[in-house]
Amino acid sequence: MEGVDYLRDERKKSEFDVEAMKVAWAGSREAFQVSDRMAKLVANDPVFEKFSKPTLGRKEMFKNTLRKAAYAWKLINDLHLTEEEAKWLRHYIDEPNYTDLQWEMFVPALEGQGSEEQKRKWLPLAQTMQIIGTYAQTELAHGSNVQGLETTATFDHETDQFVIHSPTLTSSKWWPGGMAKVATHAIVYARLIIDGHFYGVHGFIVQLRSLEDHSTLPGITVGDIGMKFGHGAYNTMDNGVLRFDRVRIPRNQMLMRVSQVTKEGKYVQSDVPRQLAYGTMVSVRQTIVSDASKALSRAVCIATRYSAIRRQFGSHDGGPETQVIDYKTQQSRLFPLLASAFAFRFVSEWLKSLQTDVKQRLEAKDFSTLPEAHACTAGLKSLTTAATADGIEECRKLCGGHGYLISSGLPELYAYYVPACTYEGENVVMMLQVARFLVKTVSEMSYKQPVGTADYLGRMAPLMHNNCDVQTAEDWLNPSAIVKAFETRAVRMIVDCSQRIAKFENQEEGFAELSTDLVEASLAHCQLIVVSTFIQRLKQEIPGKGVKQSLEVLCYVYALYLLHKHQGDFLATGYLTSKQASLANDQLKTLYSKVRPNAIALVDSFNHTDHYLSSVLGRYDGNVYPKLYEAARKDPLNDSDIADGINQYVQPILKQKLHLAKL
Ligand SMILES: CCCCCCCCCC/C=C\CCCCCCC/C=C/C(=O)SCCNC(=O)CCNC(=O)[C@H](O)C(C)(C)COP(=O)(O)OP(=O)(O)OC[C@H]1O[C@@H](n2cnc3c(N)ncnc32)[C@H](O)[C@@H]1OP(=O)(O)O
Ligand SMILES: Cc1cc2nc3c(=O)[nH]c(=O)nc-3n(C[C@H](O)[C@H](O)[C@H](O)COP(=O)(O)OP(=O)(O)OC[C@H]3O[C@@H](n4cnc5c(N)ncnc54)[C@H](O)[C@@H]3O)c2cc1C
Repeated sequence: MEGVDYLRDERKKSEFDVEAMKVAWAGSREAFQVSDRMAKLVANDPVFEKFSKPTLGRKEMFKNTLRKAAYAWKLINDLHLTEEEAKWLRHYIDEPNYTDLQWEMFVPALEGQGSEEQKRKWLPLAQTMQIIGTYAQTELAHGSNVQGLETTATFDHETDQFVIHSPTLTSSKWWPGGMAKVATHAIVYARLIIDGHFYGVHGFIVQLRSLEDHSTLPGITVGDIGMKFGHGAYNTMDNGVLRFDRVRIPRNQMLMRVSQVTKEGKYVQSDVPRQLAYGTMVSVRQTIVSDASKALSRAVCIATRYSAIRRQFGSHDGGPETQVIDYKTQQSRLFPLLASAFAFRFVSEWLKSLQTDVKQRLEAKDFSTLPEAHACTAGLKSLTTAATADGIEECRKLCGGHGYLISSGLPELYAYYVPACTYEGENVVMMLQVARFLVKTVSEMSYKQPVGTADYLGRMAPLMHNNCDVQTAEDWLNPSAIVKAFETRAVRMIVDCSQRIAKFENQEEGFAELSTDLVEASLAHCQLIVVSTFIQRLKQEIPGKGVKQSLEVLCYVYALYLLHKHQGDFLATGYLTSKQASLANDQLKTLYSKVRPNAIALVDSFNHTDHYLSSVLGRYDGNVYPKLYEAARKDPLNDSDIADGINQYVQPILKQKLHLAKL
């Protein structure tokens, strides 16, 4: 039997309707159709071919990406694609490039932080790509601490302009995507100075390059920051360095929704919180959570298919060896990641709806849910990116030696993905933001009832004193038992930290001293959100034979896997006995055996094309070995029998007639 037959057999074992699961994964039939159509459009167009990328040099790779982006823009216009379709098209092209910044950051920054007048002027230009923008916030010496940025924007009364300046080397903008070579404009974050007074960091629209010949404008020095981790991964993007030498922009190019500077040089703070200036980061963090489920599902799809094809040991009487997916150790590493991909998918959908709700409230000048939205996006961004980065690397290991080949698709995926733990808010820094929110919520509880994702803190009294009543492994197959366990763990960890901080005379000192515990408490809170969201999703109608049942299994796998992994927390907070923790682990093993027959069908439900996976190991048809061989033969080193350099550097060594004694 060949890999092709193995996967065919695996697909026959499925206990649920795969087509219906595809819809459940996508969110709706319409969402599935749009994504499916765009995936096929990209996969079937030779312009979007990706297999030559690993052999290209940086310049060729960059140019090739520009070519694809230009062609994609033509398709978007020629085919009159909707915004949603265009988003999926860019996603399936699968190469980071300047358009990510244009659509995910530049346009949202204009939308979220521009005044109505500014939006009327700049949005049409950006939306039709007459200008190309980036988001220039981070500096050489300042990233996480936005208030610490050094770039200055000084108001000049006489000319009614701002003077944008980089006073030091360390104030150079450093990292913004698309900035080195493509962007014509940037939203530049700088410290506003009026008459010698500092008014905090604000965003300014600054033109970097001529719209005539693309040359840099006077006073602007811009370039690429150099190659990044991994070959192809992020090196298709021109992350840049940018310095300003007293560049002048009109006053009306400061983003003026949150605060304004008048012609007279008066600083006016609107009635909206200053944190709205951070709104672009909040909206991108939500996109990043959604991207996590895509990247993890991709790695899991590759590792699961390959695990069903790969056989090692266990052959009896010359029969086939055991499929590695049947090893319990393989299952215990792989299936939690499969479950996590679904969990992240559902929590990203939920986060999107939370974001929509917050946006509507902001329009109505209701800012009450902003802190919670910030904590949720920051925390979930941190949780999902960390788990996804680790998960991709685990999938590489699950594929043994072949996982290390570029043709497995996993090394490039990892290299592309891992900076998500850093950009848009470094993960630990983000978890500390969650901790601030939680500690504040606890401290305000005497006069303010916690709501939303923090509402369980309002049930602190029972949660502090309850004990788990699970007695058998089956008792763990109960959503309320699971939620109660996660709520209790989170509440107890948060309250413990809060009480210890309260003992410090200086609360900030206490917060800093307890920061490692606070990060763990925040993680517990965020895991509770993911688990509860999964459970809530299962309360909705999910059509299709066996679909809901399969998702229920995955939901329990996700929750009990976390419980097992963090059992130290659950035991230390005194909610569980070691016997109950052990019962959870027993149940987890039983659940793995329920996932096993459905594993291939579950990864098929992601509906990933072979083009998107770009993995010989993850091919839909399972024809792994012949294609691995074929991919290897295509390596440029195999172009000739005698490689360049052999005659020059190896032959002379082989031909020298040295005696051993002379060595
Ligand atoms: C195989 C190859 C495959 C290739 C595939 C390619 C496919 C490509 C597809 C791509 C798809 C998706 C990806 C999306 C695009 C991603 C592009 C990524 C580009 C990256 C861009 C960036 O990184 S931009 C820079 C980001 N920078 C940051 O995030 C900085 C982080 N720092 C901060 O946010 C703040 O400094 C921090 C919050 C840490 C502190 O702020 P500060 O003002 O000092 O505030 P505090 O004093 O701590 O707090 C004051 C109060 O404000 C509250 N608060 C803080 N932030 C917010 C907020 N955002 N909203 C609301 N409230 C906020 C805080 O809680 C305090 O509240 P309190 O009540 O007073 O306690
Ligand atoms: C691929 C990529 C693309 C990017 N694109 C852009 C872009 O388009 N535009 C843009 O403006 N920026 C961009 N960035 C920059 C990115 O936003 C920053 O790197 C990120 O915000 C982290 O900041 P930093 O590099 O200053 O890390 P640092 O904050 O210096 O982190 C270093 C270490 O210090 C720790 N640390 C920092 N502060 C604290 C604290 N208060 N408490 C405890 N520990 C702390 C962190 O946990 C980390 O371990 C990009 C970065 C990458 C890697």
